[in-house]
Amino acid sequence: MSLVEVSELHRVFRMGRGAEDVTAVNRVSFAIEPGEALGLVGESGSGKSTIARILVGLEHADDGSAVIDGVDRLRPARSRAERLARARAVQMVFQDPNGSLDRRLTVEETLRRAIRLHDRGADVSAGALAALLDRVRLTERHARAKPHELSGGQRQRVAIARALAVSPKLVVLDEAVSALDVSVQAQVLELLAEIQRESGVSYLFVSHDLAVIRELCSRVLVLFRGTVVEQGETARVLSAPEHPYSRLLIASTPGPGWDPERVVRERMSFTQRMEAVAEGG
Ligand SMILES: Nc1ncnc2c1ncn2[C@@H]1O[C@H](COP(=O)(O)OP(=O)(O)OP(=O)(O)O)[C@@H](O)[C@H]1O
Repeated sequence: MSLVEVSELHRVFRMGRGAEDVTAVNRVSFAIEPGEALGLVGESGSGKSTIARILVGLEHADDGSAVIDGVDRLRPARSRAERLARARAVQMVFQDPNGSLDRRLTVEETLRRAIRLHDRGADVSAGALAALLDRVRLTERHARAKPHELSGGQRQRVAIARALAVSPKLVVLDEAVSALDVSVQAQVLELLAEIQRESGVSYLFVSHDLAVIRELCSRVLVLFRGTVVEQGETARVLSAPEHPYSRLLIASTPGPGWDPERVVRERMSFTQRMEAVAEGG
């Protein structure tokens, strides 16, 4: 059985006051196997974050199903214990660790709190914390620091350590390296790959950036306006994309022979075609 089974997931934001409703997630289905990293790619507004937020319970769905490790995540949790068990199974890392880390706490206190929240009797000895920090290549010096005393890459490592602290089955990473500069991005991606090899954790890796997805994810799902237009092995999607939107995303990624003007022209013609299809033309 897959670790994650999402089927026909659907979410519409009702805008009210005569404004058009937004179908953020349109009948989306996918699976993630244990130890697999699935990439979710699409441009801004394509519904990536909404899917991620539904899986971790920060957003509800209107229809469909999402089963993670045998638990129906769309059914409300019945107790605090059940809520905590769900949070333990699926952890999330956000784009901005400034917003998600408590600025008053040292790294050590942040990690200790995360562990104790889920298991009051857990081992939070200095040795256990050092081992956790070591997994994200941070040291005792970092343990005593507060978030503002760390670099962006170090803060993101703390957020990853906090997610790993409770031994989740799935980590949902929402644009987790997007705010980092390219060399730091590469280090954090390498770290995530290493953690995955060692622990067998699964990732749902949300990014607008195909180059980043290629580094970490064996499979990718391409989203356009809430709809999955293509999914498959990352290498295949990148080398032989089947859908025009996937081709456009690939063409939009800077690289050798990249022609921004051509991308703008193709995007305009693609958007016009998709709108004609949506309107039944
Ligand atoms: N709480 C909300 N209320 C109304 N509309 C929303 C809400 N959250 C998201 N949307 C809309 O749903 C669509 C999908 O948004 P979502 O944030 O999931 O996309 P995304 O691909 O993650 O984009 P980004 O990368 O910019 O975060 C967008 O049109 C967005 O405006």
